[in-house]
This record gives sequence, structure tokens and C-alpha cells, in this order.
Amino acid sequence: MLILEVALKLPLHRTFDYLLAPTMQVEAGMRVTVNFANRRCTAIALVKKDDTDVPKEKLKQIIEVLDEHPVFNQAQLSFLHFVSQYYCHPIGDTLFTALPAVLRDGGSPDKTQIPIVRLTEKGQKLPTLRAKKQQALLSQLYEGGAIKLSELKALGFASQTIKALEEKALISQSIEHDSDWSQNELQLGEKPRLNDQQATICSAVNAQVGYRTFLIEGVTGSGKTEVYLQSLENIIKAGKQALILVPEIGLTPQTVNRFKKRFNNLPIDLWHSNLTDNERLHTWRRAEKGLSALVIGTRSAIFLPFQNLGMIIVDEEHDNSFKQQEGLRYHARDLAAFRAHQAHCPLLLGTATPALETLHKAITNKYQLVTLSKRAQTQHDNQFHLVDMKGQPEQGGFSPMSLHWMEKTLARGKQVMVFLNRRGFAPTLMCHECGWLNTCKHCSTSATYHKNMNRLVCHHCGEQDFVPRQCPDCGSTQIMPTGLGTEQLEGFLSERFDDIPVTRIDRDSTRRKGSLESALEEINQGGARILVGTQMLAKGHHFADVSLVIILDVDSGLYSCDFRATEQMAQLITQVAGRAGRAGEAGTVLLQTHFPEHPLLQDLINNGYGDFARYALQEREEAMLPPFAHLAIIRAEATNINTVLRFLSDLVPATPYPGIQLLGPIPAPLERIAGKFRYQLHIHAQQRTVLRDYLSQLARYIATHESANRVRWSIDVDPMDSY
Ligand SMILES: Nc1ncnc2c1ncn2[C@@H]1O[C@H](COP(=O)(O)OP(=O)(O)OP(=O)(O)O)[C@@H](O)[C@H]1O
Ligand SMILES: [Zn+2]
Repeated sequence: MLILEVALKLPLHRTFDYLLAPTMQVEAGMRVTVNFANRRCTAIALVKKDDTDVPKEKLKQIIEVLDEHPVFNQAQLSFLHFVSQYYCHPIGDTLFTALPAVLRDGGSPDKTQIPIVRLTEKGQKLPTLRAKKQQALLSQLYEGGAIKLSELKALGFASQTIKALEEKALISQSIEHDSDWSQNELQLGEKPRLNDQQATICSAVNAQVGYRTFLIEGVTGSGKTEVYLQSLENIIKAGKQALILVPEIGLTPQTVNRFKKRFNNLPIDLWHSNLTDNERLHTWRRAEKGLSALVIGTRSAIFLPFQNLGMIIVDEEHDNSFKQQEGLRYHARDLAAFRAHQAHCPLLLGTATPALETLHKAITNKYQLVTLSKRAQTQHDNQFHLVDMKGQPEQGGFSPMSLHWMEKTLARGKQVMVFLNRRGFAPTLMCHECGWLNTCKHCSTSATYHKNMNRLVCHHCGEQDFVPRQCPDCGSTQIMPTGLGTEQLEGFLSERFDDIPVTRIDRDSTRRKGSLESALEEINQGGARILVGTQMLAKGHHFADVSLVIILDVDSGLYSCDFRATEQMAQLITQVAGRAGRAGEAGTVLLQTHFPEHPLLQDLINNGYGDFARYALQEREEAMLPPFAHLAIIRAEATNINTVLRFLSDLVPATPYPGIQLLGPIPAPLERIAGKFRYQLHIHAQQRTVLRDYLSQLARYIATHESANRVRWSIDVDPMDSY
């Protein structure tokens, strides 16, 4: 009797046995079709064996083997087994999460036809065109090299523009052929000479044989990207592939362009959520076959198979978008260390503001800490000023001092950036007569007032509502917006500086495809003088002309129940501030606060993020919080509050489990979202292994628990927030 153990895409912590016909050729990592609960489904073959606990009469046959070659090789399989164990997530769902959608649905991994757009010989001469969009497209191809049609569209170029240039024979489309890039001689675009610190890092990385993680702690604008680029040269010359993980590709098309420009004869593939399923399969296949030299991708790119991985780079390693917040709740940066270890290759983690977890590993010599302490293109450091808002007259959210600085900066022809982490017009509406506050019907928060749409929008469940003309409680018509949002700032600034163009960047203003790119373009061309935005503005942009940055809502991060709030606030302030004074003169950063004497703020602005972070680590140690202990959260939600509470309370053992501390059930910071009550159990352990054992026991217990079907529950290992 031949048995095949398979994994199915199910939320169950177990595998399944099927009878395998002797004629069927199958290897671990191949997809097969099986019958499960009277449905045909795709499964992943794990092991062949000759015995099973399943009674013979209940055994069902493997219906079909879908692959000739495994879609997961041995290395991938052992990586994903580790992932499943570490995050206490069912193996089946883990494997299927790592697979591109086309393969998940049983599709063929064979070659996909993806059109590529490139400049013709005539186009290479970069003729001057009258149509602005066409000119921009030419420059894009000139600087960024050949690009997939879909990526071009994602960058905001319309079909007509592309067609017009094709008719002028300046660009052409073709289907990409497989070709072996490792035989070509590497052609490098123009590159700067590394400064001493950069050169030291590159030689350390080049000298590295086998696995090692380097934390590059480099202040904003210190030339980290340049270090990545030059470290990659050796890897590529050795014919190896590299994976570059970035927080969000859409936000920083410049980063991708820099890689394309530098390695212009190398195949570079992208991986992110804006690709179609076919395009993702295309990248997946090219990585696996060794056809891509570099893959630049967002967090799930960590699951891509590579034939010959030679380096992983995680840019802005502190960024929370590397953590998946639903389903398999993995952290791509943490998994990168496992993969680099497995591939015996270096891992570079770069940031100006290391996550405390990462910094701790560097300080304790698990990682090698290397630093870039100076900005690459300027000698000056930014000047920080705390603007005390206590008792100050406020205008549109600004203190008189901030407005004065703005006037001065604008008069000198420089750009000003205003940062507020709240989109919309105002966070809430209030009745002036009775103090009624508008709240979302389904969530325990207020719905944000969006003036342009004249709607109330809940940022948690998406519910939209009309703005009431009268107060629902007292009938008064004096309903007014309270608090600030970016939309309101934009309005105020446009009036206050009426001859100066204001550009807003947040999720509302950039919803239309290509609108972010045109806004960024406008900023870089110098058209926009005042930039208003949310944290979208903070991420990795290089705006040469911004010399004043004003941060409005510093205080919200100072006092919060989340132990990570101060770390995140310090990162945000440093990153936003890092947009100022990137070329030439020093930038000025104004922090508006009601708590100018707060020790965190003082430490941060006087001694910098590095000092703050080391101090914050001491605090974490005293409080026995991560990275000095390990956390997991069990979350549960249901429409009925008692169902949730009963489910969670039942998980708390009568006698304590050695090495484990439990807290809860406690309400989530947002107790209600979209009509569901949300509670959680916090699990705290000194030892990682104790936590892992405990969680896997718990998961098995929950599986047998009948009330588990009545709640939505999940386990989050190393949670990044407690929402
Ligand atoms: N050795 C160098 N000589 C001259 N210019 C350099 C050098 N290294 C980097 N630069 C330039 O300095 C600017 C900032 O460098 P880069 O973008 O690599 O810094 P970064 O640390 O990655 O920035 P960020 O703060 O956005 O993470 C870029 O315009 C880059 O071309
Ligand atoms: Zn809501």
C-alpha cells in the first residue's frame, strides 16, 4: 500500500493521507488533486509512506498529479515548515500562502507571455517631444530601461501615450525571451565613489562567505541604497541572484529606477500586490529558473523560490509593512534571516531607525552592526526645534512660529513639508451645543469628516454616511468639525499662502492610478512648494528642495497604551525629518507639541534616534518586554460579546503553565469594528521554545473546541500592534 501525505488549504493543524496508485509519479512539493469533503481540491504532496492510521475503507485515492516538477523544492519546503511552526500556523495554509494565485488554483507554472516595452534605436536618442506625457514616458524608459507593459501603466502612463510613441517608432513591445544573464558582462550605469564609511561596509560584505546579517544603521540620506547597489555587484558577477525587499513599491518608484539604471543590462523583476496573477506567476517562475538577476518586492516576495540566492536586502527594515497582519502573520524581515541562513548568504538590513528587536540583535553581536553617520550629499545636520503649543494661539493647526518659519522658507524659494498622520478633513464632528460626538455605527471610533465628499467615512470599516444637518441628540444645527486632518490643512494653507501651490499626498489624494507619481513628479520638478501629507510622505522619498519640515501631531505617540508607540513615534519623526535638507543646506524640523520637556522628545532631538533607541531598549529590559521576552496574542471576534469572552476565558488554564504568563481576556484597543466585538489574550514567555510549545498545544486544544467555530480567532506571534 502506497500512501501520500498531503497538505490542504485548510485552517487545520494537520495533514491528510491518501492512497497513491503505483503508476503515479509524485515527489514532495508537487501539487496533486484530491477529493476532500466531496470537493475536488488542490493539495501539496509532502511524504510518501507505506502506512497510515486512517482505516483502509476510509482511504481515498489521489485523483491526479498536477506537476512534472515540484512547485516547492526541498529548501522551500523546509523553510515553510519552519514558518508554519514558528507562527503556529497550519502547514497547508502556510504552503498555499507562499504559492502564486495561479498555482494555488491548479494552473500551470509554464511560461507566461508578458509584453515588455523598450526604447527603439530612434527612441534611445531621446528626441524632444511636445506632448509632456510622451516625453515623460521616454525619460522613464531611458532611465529605468525596458519595463513590463503593466508596470508602465501602474506608473500612470495611459494606453494612448504608449500607442502614440509606438506609432512614432520610438518605443516597441515584445514578448520577453528567457536568456541567461549570468553570461553577459555586467554593464554598470554611472556611480559615485563610495565614501570611507560606505567603502568599509561594502568590503565587509564582500569579504563575507556564508550567512551573516549586517545591520546598516545609516542616518537618512547617508547613502544606504548606494551600499546595496555596490554590494550587489559582486553577487551578480558571481552569477547569483538577489532579493531586495522594500516596504511599498508604489510609493517609491525612484528606488526601483535606481536599480534599473545601475544594472541596465540585467533582468530585474518586480513583485507586489498591484501585479496581475499572471505577472506574479511570471516573476515567480523567473526567480525559480534563475532568469531574474534581481527581484525587488514587497513582503510576500520572501516566499519566492530562487535557484541561486546570493544576497537578501531588506530596506527600511523597521517598517511595519513587512509584517503581515492577517492570515499567516509573518514578518518578512525575520524570515529573511532564516532564508539567508539557509542559502548561506549575507543579509543586509538597512535603516536610519532600526527596530528595537534588530538593534538588540546587533548590540548582542548576533548581527554585525555597521554605521553610516554622515549624509552623503551634505555636511549639515538637520536642526530640530520643539515648538511649545501650550497656551499658543493656533491658526489652522499651526503656531505663529511655524507659520513664520514657513513664510521665511517659501520666500527663499525652498519647499516646505507639513506632516500630519490623519487624512480627511477632521477626525470627528461635534455638536457645539450639547457636545454630541459622531461615532461610527459599527465601530468604537468616530467616523472621519471628509469635506470634499461631504461624507463621514469610518477608516476602520469603510462605512460612509451623510453629514447630519442637525445634532441627532439636541437638534442644534451647530455641528462642527473638531481636530485636524490633511484635507483641512491643505485648505487652510491654500488660503493662507494664496499664490503658492500646495500638494497633498495621502491615501485619498492618491487613489487614482498614477496620481501619486504625478504628484511626486511635480514635487521633484519644483512645481509644488508646500507638501502636505500623512506617513506616505515619510517613506524613503528623496526631495532635494525641502528645507523645512513641520510635524503637527507629535503628542499622540507620547502617551499610548501600546508599548511600541514611542518607538514608532521616534522612527516616524526621524524619517519625516529625514526628508529635509537632503541636498545642500541644512534642513529645519519643527515639532509642535504640548510636552516640549518630555524626556523622549528631548533625547530624540538632542542625541538622535540611535541614542533614544538604546535608552528605550533599557526600558524594555526593565519591563521585560520584547526583545527581552516573547509575545503572542490570541485574538477573537464575534457579534455576540459573550461568545468571544467564553471562548477566550476557556483557553486560560486553571493552573499556570510553567514559563508562561497570560493576560486577558482583555478588550482590543478598538473594542468593536464593523459590529464585531474584539477581545484578546496576551501570552508572554521568557523562552522562545516555551512559547512555541505552549502555542502548539493551545492550537491543538482550540481545534477540538466546539465554540471555536462561533468566533473568528487567530494567533499572532511577535505581534506588532495590539489592534
Ligand atoms: N558616495 C557618494 N557620493 C556622492 N553621492 C552619493 C554617495 N552615496 C550616495 N550618494 C547620493 O546621496 C543621496 C542619498 O543616498 P541614498 O539614497 O543612497 O541614501 P539612503 O541612505 O538610502 O537614503 P534614505 O534616507 O532615503 O534611506 C542620493 O542622491 C545618492 O545618489
Ligand atoms: Zn466603522
